Amino acid sequence: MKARVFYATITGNNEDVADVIIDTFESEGVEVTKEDIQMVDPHDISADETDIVVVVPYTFDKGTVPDESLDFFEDLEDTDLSGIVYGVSGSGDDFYGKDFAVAIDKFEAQFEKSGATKGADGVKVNLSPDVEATEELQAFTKALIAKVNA
Ligand SMILES: Cc1cc2nc3c(=O)[nH]c(=O)nc-3n(C[C@H](O)[C@H](O)[C@H](O)COP(=O)(O)O)c2cc1C
Repeated sequence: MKARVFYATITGNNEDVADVIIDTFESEGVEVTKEDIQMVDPHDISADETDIVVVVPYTFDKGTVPDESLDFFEDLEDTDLSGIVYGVSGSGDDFYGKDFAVAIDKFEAQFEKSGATKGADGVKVNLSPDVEATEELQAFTKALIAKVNA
């Protein structure tokens, strides 16, 4: 099984989230790559080579997705990712109330347009993952694997 984790970060919290997910894939025996989302073109994702894709975005001003993920985000609309399981989890700041980590919701809606299969509900982490959030991220990752095996 092969997974690709695409992340965006400014201050490191979402790299911490990505690392929890990657560690979990590795401990479950899944081959995984960690990639800067800015460097990834969704059209290059092939269901022959990839079982799972995970996006880990921060949320910016008034609930927007990261600038460096915009090309990826927009390209999802005209990319066929059927046969691939996806998940989106990431860190925001609950200080922002209704806009807390909404980049996750926006990416999930965008992935639905690509025909990919949602493997688990996204985990919204407040700032850097604590023990509880780490456990939620581990469960999220295991659910993605279970979806592929289903
Ligand atoms: C100008 C600015 C606007 C932000 N807007 C939001 C927001 O609307 N919603 C949210 O959940 N977090 C918001 N944040 C908080 C970041 O998403 C949060 O600190 C996150 O953990 C940063 O991730 P990173 O360390 O990977 O860069 C904002 C932060 C800044 C500096």
